[in-house]
Amino acid sequence: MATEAANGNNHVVTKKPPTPSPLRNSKFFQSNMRILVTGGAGFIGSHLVDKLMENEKNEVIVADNFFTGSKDNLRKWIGHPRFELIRHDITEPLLVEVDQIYHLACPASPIFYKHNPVKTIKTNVMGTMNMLGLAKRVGARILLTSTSEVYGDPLEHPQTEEYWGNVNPIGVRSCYDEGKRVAETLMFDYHRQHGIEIRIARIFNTYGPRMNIDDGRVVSNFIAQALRGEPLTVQAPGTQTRSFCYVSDMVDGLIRLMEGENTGPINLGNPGEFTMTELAEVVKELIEPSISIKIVENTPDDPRQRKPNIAKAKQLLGWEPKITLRQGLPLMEEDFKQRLGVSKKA
Ligand SMILES: NC(=O)c1ccc[n+]([C@@H]2O[C@H](COP(=O)([O-])OP(=O)(O)OC[C@H]3O[C@@H](n4cnc5c(N)ncnc54)[C@H](O)[C@@H]3O)[C@@H](O)[C@H]2O)c1
Ligand SMILES: O=c1ccn([C@@H]2O[C@H](COP(=O)(O)OP(=O)(O)O[C@H]3OC[C@@H](O)[C@H](O)[C@H]3O)[C@@H](O)[C@H]2O)c(=O)[nH]1
Repeated sequence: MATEAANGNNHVVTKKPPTPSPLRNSKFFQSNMRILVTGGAGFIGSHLVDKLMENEKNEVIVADNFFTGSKDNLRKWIGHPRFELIRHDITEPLLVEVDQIYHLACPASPIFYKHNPVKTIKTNVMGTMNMLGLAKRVGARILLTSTSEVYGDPLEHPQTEEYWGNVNPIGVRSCYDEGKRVAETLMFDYHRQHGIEIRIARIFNTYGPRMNIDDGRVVSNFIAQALRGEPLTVQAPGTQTRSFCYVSDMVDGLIRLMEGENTGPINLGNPGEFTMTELAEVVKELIEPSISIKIVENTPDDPRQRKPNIAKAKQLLGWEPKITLRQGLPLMEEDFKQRLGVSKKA
């Protein structure tokens, strides 16, 4: 099968995968698709696992080192005959026979990815090489969850996939944004050199139930603060913008990308754009009108604006987000209330 690289016309012939175990063709074999999800114990990964497990012909294997993820996110699947959970750090090689790899493993919240930057870049570079090595060995299709952070502090707005970005190579965010940029390069080099079937999603800020309560990202911070009766901490100047996508929309986009014919990179995100002050106002209005908003110091290299152009996702995947911020925030609020032990609204 021939596929077309995203930024050129070079056709790459994908090699035939090695012959699977003869048992895979036995009439007693129950699963059509064996899927590895790295980082499957995390926020997006665990929602993706839920969706993949709905298909009775899928077998799902999660590999996670539990740095920011948790077994709790997968508790309904532990012990299920079509599900396996492996404690594994992807900076080490992994040998499993699978047909598809959703490669998500990487801390995503700035406070966590900056906590141990050398480990973050190892996860992005060595981890992605290990997963590409696995894909090559077993002939699996691999999808990388890249990020809007590859656009850095963008000078083009909204961001299209053709924009090459404005990234500080030596800043405190570089372990993540440059790490993901190298991960994308590795994906395309393995595709061109070895014929691996690749998919790249550039994910814009995604939120929803199961985010860590102390994750540090803005939506989870504001909801937890509102429920705890603390001021909402808007980092200065508050005019910086983000676009927020609800997690079920994101999972739908990731599966469409994996199942479709395009390598990407493809932006997946909700084009609705909000300043952080506007976001705080919406959280205040929907969750706790009596709460105050406090301007606090920002961190270095914080991108000033971010909004996806999703024309490609619409055209190539037939995908666009369905859930608005005002619809998604209350769904997340209910989950946070349960976990914080705050009583439900009357
Ligand atoms: N949520 C977003 O807004 C967003 C935006 C852009 C890109 N992404 C990407 O999507 C993916 C998932 O993000 P998330 O929001 O679910 O984050 P998350 O932190 O909840 O999940 C990441 C998972 O990866 C695991 N992990 C981290 N390092 C690992 C390693 N070395 N070996 C094995 N497992 C490891 C963590 O334990 C966790 O379960 C990440 O690749 C992230 O870069 C997320
Ligand atoms: O309490 C807070 C936290 C954050 N912020 C602001 O909110 C904005 C968003 O910050 P977040 O920490 O949620 O996330 P960022 O947009 O910086 O990065 C995010 O988007 C791309 C993904 O790849 C990353 O994984 C994700 O964390 C920033 O401008 C930040 O300054 C606040 O105003 N208050």
